[in-house]
Amino acid sequence: MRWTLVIPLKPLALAKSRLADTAGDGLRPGVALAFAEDTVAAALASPAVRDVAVVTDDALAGRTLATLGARIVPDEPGAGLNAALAHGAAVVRAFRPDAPLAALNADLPSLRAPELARVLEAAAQFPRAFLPDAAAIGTTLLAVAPGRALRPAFGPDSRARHRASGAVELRLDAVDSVRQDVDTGEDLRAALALGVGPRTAAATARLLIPGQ
Ligand SMILES: Nc1nc2c(ncn2[C@@H]2O[C@H](COP(=O)(O)OP(=O)(O)OP(=O)(O)O)[C@@H](O)[C@H]2O)c(=O)[nH]1
Ligand SMILES: C=C(OP(=O)(O)O)C(=O)O
Repeated sequence: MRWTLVIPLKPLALAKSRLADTAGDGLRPGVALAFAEDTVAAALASPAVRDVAVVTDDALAGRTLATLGARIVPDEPGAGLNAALAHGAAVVRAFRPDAPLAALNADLPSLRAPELARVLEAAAQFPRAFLPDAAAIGTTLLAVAPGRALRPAFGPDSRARHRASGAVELRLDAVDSVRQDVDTGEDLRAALALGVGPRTAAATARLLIPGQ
């Protein structure tokens, strides 16, 4: 079973605002793009992934991620993360009606293709399933079988919302790279400890990371 992923990405100038203490305004857009590039590259390297659609209105990110092989979907609703995901899912379903579909955050710079494949393999056992983030409060991946509605409920405390909505929570060992989203400097330290992709390594090389 090969999956189509929908990856949402805010305009880079607005992205990763909680990293402001670690990466100033001049550097943060480049760091957010590096996270997205490493996320998309690792996703496309996974044998479980057929294709990736990135929902973004950011022109530079769109060009850069298209070069890596992602399909770019404009964020037509312009109404926040869940609206962007629902729109991306509808666009994907129009060209791949029979594909299993998963939403994945763009801020997973440690993502490893084999770990993503294991998560998707586990998700394939259920009509709708999600993976909690490393903090066990949010969500990094929400997956649905062909024909099922995504019903994304990302945002603060999304783990509880996805659970309450009936999605199955995936409890897997050794998939840290799929769970480690980066919102804060502390998250970035944790991601660097796991190992990050080459674009994130370069973009963060000169930052002062808490605890490093
Ligand atoms: N297309 C799109 N993507 C979004 C939107 N809001 C958030 N995202 C993306 O959704 C994912 C999860 O969002 P967050 O982890 O909160 O990332 P963020 O919004 O850049 O971070 P903060 O500015 O610190 O809140 C990231 O990949 C974001 O780029 C939106 O309105 N549209
Ligand atoms: C988007 C999410 O949260 P965060 O902004 O904490 O990454 C989420 O976990 O659903």
